[in-house]
Amino acid sequence: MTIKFNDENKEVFEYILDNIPDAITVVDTDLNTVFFNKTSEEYFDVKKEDIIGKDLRDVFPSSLLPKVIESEKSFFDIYNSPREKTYTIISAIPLYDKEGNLIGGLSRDRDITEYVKLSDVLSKTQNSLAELEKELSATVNMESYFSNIISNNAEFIKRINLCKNISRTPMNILLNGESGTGKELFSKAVHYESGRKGNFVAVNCSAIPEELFESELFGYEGGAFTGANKKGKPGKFEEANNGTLFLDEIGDMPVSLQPKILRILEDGYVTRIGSNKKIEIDVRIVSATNKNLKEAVNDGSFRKDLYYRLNTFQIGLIPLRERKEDIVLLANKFLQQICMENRMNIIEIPNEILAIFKRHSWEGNVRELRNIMQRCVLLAKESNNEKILVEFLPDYLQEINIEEEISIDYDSFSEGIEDYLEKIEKEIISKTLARFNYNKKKTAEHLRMPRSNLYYKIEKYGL
Ligand SMILES: Nc1ncnc2c1ncn2[C@@H]1O[C@H](COP(=O)(O)OP(=O)(O)OP(=O)(O)O)[C@@H](O)[C@H]1O
Repeated sequence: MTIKFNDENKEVFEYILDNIPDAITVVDTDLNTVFFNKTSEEYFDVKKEDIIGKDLRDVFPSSLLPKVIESEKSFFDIYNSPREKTYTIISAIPLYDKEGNLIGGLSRDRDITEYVKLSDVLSKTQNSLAELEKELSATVNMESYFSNIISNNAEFIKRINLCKNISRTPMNILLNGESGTGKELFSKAVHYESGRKGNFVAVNCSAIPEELFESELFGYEGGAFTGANKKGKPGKFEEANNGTLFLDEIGDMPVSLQPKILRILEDGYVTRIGSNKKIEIDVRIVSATNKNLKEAVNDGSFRKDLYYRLNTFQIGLIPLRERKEDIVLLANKFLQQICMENRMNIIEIPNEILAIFKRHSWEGNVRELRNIMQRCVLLAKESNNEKILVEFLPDYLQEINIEEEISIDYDSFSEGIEDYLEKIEKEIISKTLARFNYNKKKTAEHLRMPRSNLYYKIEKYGL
């Protein structure tokens, strides 16, 4: 059977297909190549005129299309490396005419070279980081990992201690909490407290393209990707053998992969893509989510059996706004750390800034607080000033109105309204002066009063 393009449509079709970023190849039932787009020419380094009308197998002996024609089956997302250092994912489908007769096959290759390269760089960096952490753990008392997690909140302290106590058991732990509440910090503390000899390996499930999940987690054998990485690559499960695998954003794990993860956990071995060899593994899983996984189980986007397997023990990390006593504690800890790193000596955080911090809702939790402290110290360094000023804060924090905090005691108006208003005025001017580091121009502008009036009030109130 042959496929013929209608002459009128041919140019339009060719134009469209030449301008999509995927490589498209079409064959007829005799495996003669009837279409080969521009992207295919670039991917495979084969000119259209050298392949059109020819048997596809002469140019691509291991193409999927002969299988498609023979079996009339579709194939989706198969890994391929058409030439060195180039990786693609192929899907191939049979083509039928209106009567349902097979007329040929179409294959589509999508370039994932950049993903593969990036994921290689990422895993190399993660490996060096794990090595550094290992070296560090040999010299530093690993108790310090849990002592890195500080809090003044009674309920949170209880949870930190609970987590420390179950670290030494083989139980899988599910950490639940908003972004920046310390899920990764807890998972590392669990690993180092557990005394497990292997590596701590972190995987962010929301950052891996779905097509790469299997090769990332299970690894691949040399043959699965001919080309650059001839030796193949171990997956994260293997890297974490005898250690801890931290599955961050577990709620974003593709549903299709969930049964495979469950099987590995139940059977205790993993098989690399392109291999039949079973590799025994002993991995403790700490997973984390900021979603309600129970709801995901109910709506079918997360498998119940995997949920119960991962959730042997669940710990909820409390958002910063619900443990306000930790704001000042953590802000001071970060001030010390960041000052040390930058050889600065900032002794304190002004009260106005702490008042702003206490009023803020900290959607980004502890990470947001750390970033703000970093910004303040760096701006202080830049201005050659060992003081943190309100103007160093981002606008959204500067806009928080702390003046409202002045509390009016309506029961004790003994002094009369005029005196009372003066007291309030004095307090507002004094706080605003401190906020702008006693810069009178900025204070007058902020309070929208003439500068001469501000001088007069400063004099009057002895500020
Ligand atoms: N209680 C704490 N004491 C000291 N530092 C903390 C605490 N909680 C979090 N941090 C610090 O806050 C930052 C964010 O923490 P981490 O990356 O563990 O959060 P996360 O919940 O994993 O965030 P995400 O969900 O966005 O990945 C890190 O620098 C961490 O060291």
